[in-house]
Amino acid sequence: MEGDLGDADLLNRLFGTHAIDAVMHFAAFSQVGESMHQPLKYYQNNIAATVTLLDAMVRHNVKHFIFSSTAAVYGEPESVPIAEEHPCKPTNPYGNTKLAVERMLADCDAAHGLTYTALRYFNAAGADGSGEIGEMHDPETHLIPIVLQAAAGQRDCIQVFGTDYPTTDGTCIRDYVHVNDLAQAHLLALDALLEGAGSAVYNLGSSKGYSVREVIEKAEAVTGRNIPVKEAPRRAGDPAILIASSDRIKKELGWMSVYDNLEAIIETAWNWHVSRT
Ligand SMILES: O=c1ccn([C@@H]2O[C@H](COP(=O)(O)OP(=O)(O)O[C@H]3O[C@H](CO)[C@H](O)[C@H](O)[C@H]3O)[C@@H](O)[C@H]2O)c(=O)[nH]1
Repeated sequence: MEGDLGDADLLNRLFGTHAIDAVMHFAAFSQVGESMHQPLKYYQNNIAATVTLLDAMVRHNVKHFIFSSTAAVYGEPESVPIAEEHPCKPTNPYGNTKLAVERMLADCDAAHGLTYTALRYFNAAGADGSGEIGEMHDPETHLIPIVLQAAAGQRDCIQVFGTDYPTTDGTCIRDYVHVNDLAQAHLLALDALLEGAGSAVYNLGSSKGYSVREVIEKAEAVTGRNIPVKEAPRRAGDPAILIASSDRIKKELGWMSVYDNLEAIIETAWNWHVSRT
């Protein structure tokens, strides 16, 4: 379900006239930097609108919910890889709003028996192999699309936000997971809920970390283009390192990532990018 979740009348009509077993929730603002400057936009969309959605679900007896959560719920990790038991201390409004919804879901389960799966995405990336679905935001703020725009000559350079982090090369490390692997996890989660599994929280990542500089190097190798870099100050709200342990979802739902290296992920994104220009 996408779009404006704040429309209670629309939701009531939808749930009232269809037999709906479960809702997959993708609608969210998800830009860490933006959330630091416009927190209320995030609280309005990610929390207030989700209250409206859950309220309609409870009133119409829709019993299952799959939630797009985020690695941003953890904040700066105490250790990596991060397992689901790791304390949640978000460092930005985006993570705060997603964690609030996870807690709201736990309360709705206890009170109304609404079972849910919260999928904590690490860095979603790549494009579908068909070349028809890819990543594009307006304005674009995510690393891989911006790097590819720079490779394609649509930007002068890529700005590297922070070169003094306590990492091997001073830039932030992230765990990139292909969008099709994320989609597969949703289907597994849906099957499990429909078969009666209880509520669960799962990380979704590749368990491999790449620095911003490594992403740029790999993009240069995949595209065969030079990518100009400009060093810039840190972006507020960014943890230094986020790497997932996805052992729980592998063990409990049999999830596997098909795209298990960053070159393959960037290649799908580049093919999509080229096909659109
Ligand atoms: O022009 C840019 C853009 C990004 N970065 C850096 O690249 C890394 C990745 O940044 P993205 O904006 O691509 O992704 P985030 O890590 O901020 O956010 C992603 O991971 C989050 C978890 O922390 C959420 O899941 C969120 O939805 C998802 O986009 C960060 O260190 C960021 O500072 C740059 O150096 N230059």
